[in-house]
Amino acid sequence: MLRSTIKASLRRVNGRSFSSGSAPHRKVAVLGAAGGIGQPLSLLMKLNPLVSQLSLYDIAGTPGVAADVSHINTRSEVTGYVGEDQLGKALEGCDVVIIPAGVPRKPGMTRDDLFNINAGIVKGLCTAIAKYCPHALVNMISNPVNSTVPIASEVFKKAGTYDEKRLFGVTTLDVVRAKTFYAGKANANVAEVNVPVVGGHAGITILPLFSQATPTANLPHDVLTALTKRTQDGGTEVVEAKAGKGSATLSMAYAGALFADACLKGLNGVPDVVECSFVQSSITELPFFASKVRLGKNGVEEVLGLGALSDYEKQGLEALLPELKSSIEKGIKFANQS
Ligand SMILES: NC(=O)C1=CN([C@@H]2O[C@H](COP(=O)(O)OP(=O)(O)OC[C@H]3O[C@@H](n4cnc5c(N)ncnc54)[C@H](O)[C@@H]3O)[C@@H](O)[C@H]2O)C=CC1
Ligand SMILES: O=C([O-])CC(=O)C(=O)O
Repeated sequence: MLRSTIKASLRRVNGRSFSSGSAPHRKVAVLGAAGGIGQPLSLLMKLNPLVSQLSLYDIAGTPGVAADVSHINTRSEVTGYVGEDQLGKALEGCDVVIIPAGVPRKPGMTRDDLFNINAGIVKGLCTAIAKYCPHALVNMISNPVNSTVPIASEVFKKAGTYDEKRLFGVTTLDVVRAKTFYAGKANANVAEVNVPVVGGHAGITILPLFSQATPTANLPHDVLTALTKRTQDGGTEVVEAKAGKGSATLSMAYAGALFADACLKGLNGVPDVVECSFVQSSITELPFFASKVRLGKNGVEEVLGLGALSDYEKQGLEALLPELKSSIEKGIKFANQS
């Protein structure tokens, strides 16, 4: 009795503090919420005042994560779901679904080496999304992103729910890294730095466009090539530093929270929300490509072009197309075979 009174009055307090912003009801699910990315990402989404309901799903461990995160006195109500028979409830009514479910790399592996396990996981989760929340914006983090996004698109097509405006490969970590590394070399305030990163999310398919970086710094060519390589190898740098204990989790949770926040702002009608993401695209000959995307009330509002590229970036673009094409085709083939 006392507990329920306290809970109700807390809800009123929370309701008052957030109603001033009049943020609409938004349900967000994290699939893989008990993992290395999932836990800090769940924390960051709990801190986001645009979220009213936070649904944490995993095949194990979510009751503990949900109980823990739910004690934080912010707007959203948190519920943990565990095991496949609770997946439907976790997804029902979702506006945004973030997917960091799947195995991470160990030293010596490429992202494509994760395909055999993660492709099946993503396929299963997307089948459930098509059934329980077909209109949600899907933020795909699970690797290899260059293949898991095409897998998701095929699953949704088969289910008759595919909307290319609602499917995103999360490449925000590449942008976060490019900004950090550039700021270091350009001696710029990192908070003011912008660098678009296009292409895909693996090795040379990651193409940072430092020629468009702001503030401009006129860095010499050898510095730009080193920055490009470091951005492309950023994931591997973390995998090696963690020495068998996984890949980027904390910086990825930050990047995932940033991208989900941009999606929520777009849904809520905030103008001029632009982020790089791997989406269905016609700006190159490939069906999916990462570039700047304007987000709106239906997800992708506009896929923005590449802008002017330096000769070095043009070469990088030519070099990445065959690898990205084959990763996309591998995903499409998997989804249609199994
Ligand atoms: N897009 C990007 O920039 C990045 C992507 N990643 C990728 O994110 C994925 C997750 O990485 P970590 O969190 O470090 O791995 P992790 O192993 O720590 O966590 C993965 C979680 O997924 C859960 N899981 C497995 N199968 C599931 C299923 N069917 N349904 C729901 N949950 C399931 C596991 O129980 C585990 O809790 C990896 O594939 C990794 O390569 C990692 C960093 C950056
Ligand atoms: O490198 C990995 O395996 C994880 C990842 O995608 C990243 O950190 O960019």
